[in-house]
Amino acid sequence: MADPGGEQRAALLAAASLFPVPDGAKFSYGTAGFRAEGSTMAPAVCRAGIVAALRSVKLGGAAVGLVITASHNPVGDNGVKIVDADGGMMSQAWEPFSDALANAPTPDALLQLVLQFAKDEGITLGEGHSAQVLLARDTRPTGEYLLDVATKGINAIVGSVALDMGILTTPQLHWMVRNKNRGLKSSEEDYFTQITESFRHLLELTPDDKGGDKLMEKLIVDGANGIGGLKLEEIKPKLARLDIVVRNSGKEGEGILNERCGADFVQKEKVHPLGFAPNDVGVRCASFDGDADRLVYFRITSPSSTTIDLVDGDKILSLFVLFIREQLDIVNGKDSQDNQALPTRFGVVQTAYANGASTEFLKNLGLEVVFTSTGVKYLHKKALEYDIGIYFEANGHGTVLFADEFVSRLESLASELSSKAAGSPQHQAALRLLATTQLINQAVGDALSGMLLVEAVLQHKRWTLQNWCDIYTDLPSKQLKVKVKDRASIVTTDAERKVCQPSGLQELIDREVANYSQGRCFVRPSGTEDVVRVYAEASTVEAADSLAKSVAQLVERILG
Ligand SMILES: CC(=O)N[C@H]1[C@@H](OP(=O)(O)O)O[C@H](CO)[C@@H](O)[C@@H]1O
Ligand SMILES: [Mg+2]
Repeated sequence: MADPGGEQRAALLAAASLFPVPDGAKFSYGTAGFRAEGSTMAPAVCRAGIVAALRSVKLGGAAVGLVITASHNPVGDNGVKIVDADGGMMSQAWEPFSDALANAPTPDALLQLVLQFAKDEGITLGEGHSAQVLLARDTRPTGEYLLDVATKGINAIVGSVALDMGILTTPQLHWMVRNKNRGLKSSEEDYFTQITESFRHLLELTPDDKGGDKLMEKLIVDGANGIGGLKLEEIKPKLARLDIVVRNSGKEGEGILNERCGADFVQKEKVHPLGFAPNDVGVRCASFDGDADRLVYFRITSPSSTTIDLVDGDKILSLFVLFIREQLDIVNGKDSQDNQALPTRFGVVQTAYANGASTEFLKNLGLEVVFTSTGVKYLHKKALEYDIGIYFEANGHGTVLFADEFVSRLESLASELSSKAAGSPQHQAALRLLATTQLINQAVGDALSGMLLVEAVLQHKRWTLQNWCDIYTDLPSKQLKVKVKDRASIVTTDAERKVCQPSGLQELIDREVANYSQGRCFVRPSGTEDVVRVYAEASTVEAADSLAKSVAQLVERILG
């Protein structure tokens, strides 16, 4: 590779010198980017900027994204996620280089890493390329400073352009990158127009032979005191038929980001968020996480307690599966299996955290359910293998992917039906599927667009939250976190459902599980927090709690 020249070398050395890695600091790209206490993040963020710019150079100048956020973590944390040109998470093949660069101990070490990586990847540095990185941040106090740090990192790759898209939800930035690289409109206004218009269109396609209008019932949304609440307030006027009340909206002074609120808190603690009160009992509620890429629903069950009926990612996935399957059955004429109008390879992707009852429900529908490790990057990649791939983590990360080839077949069918059978049930079902491809954010899980698809499907089915809760009954489950010396000493396999290191631990877990009816338990190192996570489920709450506790004690005793 031609020497990149003095300007490029100097730019990299200068950036590395601006934000040196403190002795003892260790950054790991983890489940969803680099993440730590906000004031310590500058070195990793600067280097992530360099990686993002290199990624764009590698992809011939295609737009790449970089979001400054720490999602569901406490407000004092911050982090950085890199968005690949397809709108998904950065290719996993680039994570080892990202880790090495984030931990490069000296400016010269960083320079050598970049030069060697550029050579290995066939990247020509110096003049003559048009790398561009779209930037965004959430509402965290360290966000503005870290966005400037990221810009310095991006500009350390000579010729790169950093485009600040503002304060956005993480899925908005993913959507912008995906659309920009597909030559589609990609502003925030375009995003709002697409989701609100396709939502309205889906409502217009609701069969009017079903009584009642569930949409007019109030929906209370917990915005986690984050960016999702602010954006929902912004588009509320365009959602005329929804009676939405936003709590923890993110407005100045209303509350602290993710503090006893937000989808992660609600899903893990199974209690209602701050700001909700006894007179909200029985109302349909939704909760976003701090960067609005997670969604769960819930209902407060009693005026005298904080307990809730949780409708988690597994149930959101199941609702979408039922709706999409119904439309496919109508399009294909449920009885005629041969020469289907729209043959579809339909896949469902879960992780070990999926409640056993949800997996059983989906398999009983005759669906292919596959498992991957935790983390959107793994589920998303697997879902791309299908014509329609639906993935959700129990915590509310998830979306629906439609392959381009499938969408063009669907568009042709809809066009054919509009001339030969306009308004027929088959035509309506094809149009519903098309509207769904526009409403759901196919770049990444999106609390805003996901909530609108849930509301449209509930309206379509004229379902109450009770109907939705009743599709299956979760097995009681419990999650615990265990602080250990080195969480990386736990190595898992089989989509994190089994431990292969340290040896002997899995046998001890299996022995504990055998004591419980419908028992299941697994442990894995967190990729976002310095803990080992324990998940247990069993036939009763007491049993699930006891199984989780006994396995957590095992982990503490062996790795503590
Ligand atoms: C049990 C759990 O909720 N794990 C979360 C959490 O990852 P961990 O690696 O478990 O810390 O954060 C990830 C990023 O938000 C999310 O994808 C994942 O589902
Ligand atoms: Mg998040």
